[in-house]
Parts: sequence; structure tokens; C-alpha cells
Amino acid sequence: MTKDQIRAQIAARKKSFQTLEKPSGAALKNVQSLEIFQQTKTIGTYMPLPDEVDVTPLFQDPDHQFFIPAFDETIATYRMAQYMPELKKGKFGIPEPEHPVWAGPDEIDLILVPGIAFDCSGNRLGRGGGFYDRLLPQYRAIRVAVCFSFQILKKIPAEPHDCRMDFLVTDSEILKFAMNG
Ligand SMILES: Nc1nc2c(c(=O)[nH]1)N(C=O)[C@@H](CNc1ccc(C(=O)N[C@@H](CCC(=O)O)C(=O)O)cc1)CN2
Ligand SMILES: Nc1ncnc2c1ncn2[C@@H]1O[C@H](COP(=O)(O)OP(=O)(O)OP(=O)(O)O)[C@@H](O)[C@H]1O
Repeated sequence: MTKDQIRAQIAARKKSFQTLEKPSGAALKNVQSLEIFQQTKTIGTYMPLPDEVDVTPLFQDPDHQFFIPAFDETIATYRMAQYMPELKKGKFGIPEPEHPVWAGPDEIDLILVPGIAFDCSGNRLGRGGGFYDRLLPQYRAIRVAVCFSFQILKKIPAEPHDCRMDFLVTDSEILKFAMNG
């Protein structure tokens, strides 16, 4: 299957769910249960689109500092910026800080990564902009994929620029891949 065929297949699977609320809560619980999550302090996360695992309850957690993607117009690339409660609509309508405070390359311990589909080797397929493939290599962080169990496929065609994941967490499972590089 091509990347576009996979995106269409996952979109069709999503249609059979009335609401993703329950599995979303279960997936988030599984993220919070990870030792690696509990032991790290600075977390890169995301402002969820309607079809993604809702990670926003995490922002109440006083034991971590959170970062979210914001588009840096000067380099036309997403970077991680400190989360703050007041956000404005950014690129693609996704909330971002109006005045981003950027994370340094060593400042983030772990990044929660959304995606359209993942496979059992840690490959990721995104929305097709290549944004996370440019975002992730900027940080020396553990990469934790977060998605619903119906988004896991046997094999995803990986290209050299595609970033591999270290962990995969869904509503029903936690997978750990051999640590990348
Ligand atoms: N929550 C979240 N934040 C994220 C991403 C993501 O996948 N999820 N991204 C991951 O890369 C980046 C944003 N990339 C995005 C790429 C496409 C679309 C999107 O809605 N595409 C529409 C077409 C919109 C258009 O062409 O104008 C679509 O897929 O139908 C949204 C975000 C950074 N932030
Ligand atoms: N690191 C990179 N440098 C330059 N171009 C890249 C890089 N990563 C991806 N691209 C380009 O971006 C486009 C989309 O890539 P791809 O389909 O792998 O995106 P994706 O991983 O699904 O999307 P996203 O990461 O935004 O969720 C491709 O044309 C690819 O060549």
C-alpha cells in the first residue's frame, strides 16, 4: 500500500467510531503509566486535532513542564515552544503561543508524537507535510507515538527521512522498540 492508500484506509476505520472519547482516555492513562513518562520532567506534546488522542488533561500535571509545536516562520519549520494556557490559532488552525518561548535542543526529555498510522517496527505515517520529520531531529528526546489501536498496521513504507519511534502507546497496548541510534 502507498502512504495515501494507508491514509484513506485509516480514515475509513475512523468513520466506524461514534466517539473516540473512551479509547482516548485509556490511551492517555497508558501514557501516564509509562515509567519513562513518570521519570522525565520536560515533555513535548501536541494540541490534538479531533481525530487524535486527547492529551490536554496532561497540562494539569504539576510534575512536568510541557512544550507544544509552533510554526517558526523564520525557518518555515515547526519547533517546540513552552506550553502556556493562552494560545492563538496558528498554522492549520492549531493553537500555538502567540510569542513562542522556544525549547533548546537538549531541553526536552520525551516527545509524544501523533500520527495517522504506525507499524510494529516504530515507523510513522503523518498527515503528509513532513513536519514531524523535520521537528523531531531537532531534539534529543525519547519519541513516544500516541494513537488508537486501529491505527497500527503491519507495515508502513518508510523513507530515509521518516523518523522512527522508541515507544508506541495506544488504548490497548504499550510497545517498546529497540532504542534508535
Ligand atoms: N495535533 C497535531 N499537531 C500538529 C501535527 C499533527 O499531526 N497533529 N502536525 C503534523 O505534521 C503538524 C501540523 N501538520 C498538519 C498537516 C496537515 C493538517 C491538515 O489538517 N491537513 C488537511 C488539509 C489542510 C490543507 O491542505 O490546508 C487534511 O489532512 O485534510 C493539519 C496539520 C504540527 N502540529
Ligand atoms: N527532513 C526532511 N527534509 C526535507 N524534506 C522532508 C523531510 N521530511 C519529509 N520531507 C518531505 O515532506 C513530504 C512529506 O513527507 P511524508 O509523507 O513522510 O510526511 P509525514 O511524515 O506523513 O507528515 P508529518 O510528519 O507532517 O506528519 C515529502 O515530500 C518529503 O520528501
